[in-house]
Amino acid sequence: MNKALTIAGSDSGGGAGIQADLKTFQELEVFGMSAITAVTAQNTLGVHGVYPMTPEAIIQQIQAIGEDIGTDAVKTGMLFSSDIIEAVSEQVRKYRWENLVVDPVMIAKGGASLLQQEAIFAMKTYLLPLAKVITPNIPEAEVLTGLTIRSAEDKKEAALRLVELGVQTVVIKGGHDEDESESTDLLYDGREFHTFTNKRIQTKNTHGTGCTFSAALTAELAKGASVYDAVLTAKEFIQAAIEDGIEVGHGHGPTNHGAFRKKKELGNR
Ligand SMILES: Nc1ncnc2c1ncn2[C@@H]1O[C@H](COP(=O)(O)OP(=O)(O)O)[C@@H](O)[C@H]1O
Ligand SMILES: Cc1ncc(COP(=O)(O)OP(=O)(O)O)c(N)n1
Repeated sequence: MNKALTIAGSDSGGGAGIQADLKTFQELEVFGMSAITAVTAQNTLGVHGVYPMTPEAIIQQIQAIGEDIGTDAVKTGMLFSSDIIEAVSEQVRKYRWENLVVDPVMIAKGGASLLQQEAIFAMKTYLLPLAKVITPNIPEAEVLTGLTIRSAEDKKEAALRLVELGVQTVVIKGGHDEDESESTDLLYDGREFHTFTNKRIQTKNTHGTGCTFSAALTAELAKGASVYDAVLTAKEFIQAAIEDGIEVGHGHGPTNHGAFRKKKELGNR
């Protein structure tokens, strides 16, 4: 069985972070492992508390996996501080983990900060150059590039700038763009642009979409897919998960991580 490691924060509400990543890995038949960077007290209404782990605790979790089990792909999510980013980057380099997906998580849907402002330098300097793929949403791509992104052309310019930071492939996710009928993600690998467009689903249950999309991409890379094919599957996975979103809590409910598998099973009957 192929293996994937997520290095991310815990979401007590179960829709994003480590919980979303492990559910997604399992659904895509990849053995999931985790190194927890922070514990959040979180539900569908927002983030109520953030408790970062020490860099030592994170390093020990990563080493426990690196020294024994190994992994076919790695995903990073919430990293919170520059100390944590530096520690994680060093471990990724040490184990020569090349299938690295960096989801540069900064702000949760409710507005809570999941990355300190001063950590953006460390993210750009130490972590992004190690990434095979980075998956910023539009506000994250704006912070990383200093650009304002409104149009498809702006997205392309941002992708060009991100590749200049040493990243191999950029996928700018379109959940936050202004198009009310479609959600388009842009892939740029330093040579070609590709777009992935799906119908925009009108729902409030979108908590954890970014984590889930990046986790599906990571799981597919762990199984040996090309980046292009991994994004295709991740897009199908997130579309099914949002379509079948779960109505729990009083705010933004989670997506349904089991929906892609159920849809495939129905299709095979
Ligand atoms: N309402 C929606 N309908 C269809 N796809 C969506 C919707 N919202 C987000 N997506 C897709 O979900 C993935 C995550 O995107 P996004 O919401 O931008 O990430 P994040 O959660 O990091 O802000 C992308 O593939 C995006 O196109
Ligand atoms: C612990 C933790 N990590 C990441 C996020 C952000 O998740 P995302 O998929 O971007 O979804 P929203 O929070 O924006 O709905 C998180 N919330 N918690």
